[in-house]
Amino acid sequence: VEIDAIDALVGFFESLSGNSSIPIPVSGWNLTSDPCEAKWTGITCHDQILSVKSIAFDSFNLSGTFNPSFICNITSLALSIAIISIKNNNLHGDDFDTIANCKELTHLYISGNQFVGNLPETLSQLNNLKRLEISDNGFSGDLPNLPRISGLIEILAQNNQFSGPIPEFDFSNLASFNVSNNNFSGPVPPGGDRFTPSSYLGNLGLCGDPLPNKCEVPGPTSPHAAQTSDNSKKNGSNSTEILMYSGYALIGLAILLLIMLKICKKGKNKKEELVEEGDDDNYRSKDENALESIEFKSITMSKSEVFGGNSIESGPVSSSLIVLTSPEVNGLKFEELLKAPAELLGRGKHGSVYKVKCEEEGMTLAVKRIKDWLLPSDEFKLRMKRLNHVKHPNVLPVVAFYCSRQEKLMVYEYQPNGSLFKLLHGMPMGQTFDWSSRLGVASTIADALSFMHDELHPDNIPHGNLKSSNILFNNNMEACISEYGLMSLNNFNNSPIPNNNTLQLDQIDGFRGDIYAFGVILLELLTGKMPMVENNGMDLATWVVSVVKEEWTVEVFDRALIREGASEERMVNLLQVAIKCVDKSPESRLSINQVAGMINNIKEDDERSIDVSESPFDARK
Ligand SMILES: Nc1ncnc2c1ncn2[C@@H]1O[C@H](COP(=O)(O)OP(=O)(O)OP(=O)(O)O)[C@@H](O)[C@H]1O
Repeated sequence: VEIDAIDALVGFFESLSGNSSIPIPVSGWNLTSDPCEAKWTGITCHDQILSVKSIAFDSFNLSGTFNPSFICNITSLALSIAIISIKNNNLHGDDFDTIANCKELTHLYISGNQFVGNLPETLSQLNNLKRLEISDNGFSGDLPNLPRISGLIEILAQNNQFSGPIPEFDFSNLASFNVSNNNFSGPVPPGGDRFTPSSYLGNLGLCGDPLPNKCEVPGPTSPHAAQTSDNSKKNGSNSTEILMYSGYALIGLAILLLIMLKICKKGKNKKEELVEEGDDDNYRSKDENALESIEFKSITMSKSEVFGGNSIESGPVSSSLIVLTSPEVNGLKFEELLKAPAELLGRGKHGSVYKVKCEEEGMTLAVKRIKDWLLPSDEFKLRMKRLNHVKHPNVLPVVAFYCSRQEKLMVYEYQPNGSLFKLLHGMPMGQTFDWSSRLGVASTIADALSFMHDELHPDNIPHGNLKSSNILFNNNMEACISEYGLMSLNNFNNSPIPNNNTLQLDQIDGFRGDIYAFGVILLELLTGKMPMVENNGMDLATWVVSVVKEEWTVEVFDRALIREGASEERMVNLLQVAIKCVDKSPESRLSINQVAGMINNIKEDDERSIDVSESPFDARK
């Protein structure tokens, strides 16, 4: 590390520690040693180039001033520091303008200090910022224009004095968001209802979903309010519809309980079979009547009223819930499930997912509630039946499903290790997802998809909604495809494929659509960027293709991979596969078998050249 940088770091630290009389246990931080070689307390360096990567002094009882100009005005530091974390101290400071020079910052954690005043507008120039934690301070005024930072995945700004409107974030890209206990006012921006009310509570002037208080009908002079009115018209949030949606919510809850009961009961059977097998027509007509009576009664019905004294064992006429029994659901008890709260895991474009934990059996389920499904119930049931017969260890099976005109519910085993999306875009500070693990995920998913395409091509069932949030890690940290076959593209109104296309064309497009989606996943693995993040106004695939055309190939790779020393040749090989998958013309895309073969070759090359005994996820601090 250069001498002027060392000088600046020492000045920065002296400013942080102020006149603290409390001895701070640190080593280094003097002009006579190198921060990387002498491993100064709180400093982490980039492995190969030995430059400062992170400065972390959480809970060090520091009571001086945070003055970023010390470090951000020194070019070598500004170009290497990715993480600043000084949470839970007693630091002051109200002049952060120069933070904008630290352009490589990905994580800025300054929560739990004594900061006051406005956040500078220059903060929004930190184009690489992923996580911003500024909660529990005394910040006031408007939030800067943070939505212009396309890669932001976390904003924690609760317990401050911020005021004005909440900026219009692209909430679909945010994994965490909290602005509770401030003085924000006006409507929660569109998409903000992706988060629960706890992200917004404690702001007296805030209104609209997900908060219980609706926004008032606007006066003609208020453009912001007029927009709210438009939105509320668009979203249909008049009082009748609110009542209607509340009704749906109650019905949904009743059905969720119903599903859980059926799984518990059915779990006692050891056989692996479809309950509905045998007398399908009889089953359907009686069941749907039974279900309708459930749906149109109120949630206050007792358990016995819901099931009419029938247990699942008494035959398929008890309800139209279909349990695909498997060893995993044996031994489940309904009482346990009833006690277990259903926690909302997330809301996607096509529905919501709930987590339900059965403590006694150590079993946790994920229930997906699908909305806007245009596939007729009969076809849906046939599809489930077909999917149940195609098993691959890296494709999550459906444990049970429920289907009526109004509702489609799918039950999966809960996967505890998160999704590929979270691993790539929401990793805790200091953790990396190394090259060989990324290549492993790519090859596992390609093999599993190739198997499913081979098996299900005659039935015209592609995945239909492949994306990194639908790649989940199981207990063994193996990647698994989730939601296979639930959402063929032509089942939705917003399908890019016109519904009047010939079956053949749909079939081609559905499977070729999966290839495109898989190409995007490869690009996420290679670039570390989110698929929908705009890069100079382009989606990920368009951006990568444009950069590669300009022969700046190396520019697209995740800097973590470059720093790790991953083979550029193999990254370029994988990039070429990805680019062939995202070709705009479906006919020019590779088949999944070709893709899987090419990825496996790259993986074999890679394995020959490295020590494969290393752990899959390398946590470096
Ligand atoms: N079986 C499961 N175990 C654990 N987490 C799950 C499971 N299924 C889904 N999830 C997680 O629940 C969240 C919501 O899932 P959901 O499928 O609704 O969202 P999405 O994939 O973003 O959108 P959509 O599929 O509706 O387009 C995601 O973070 C997803 O990773």
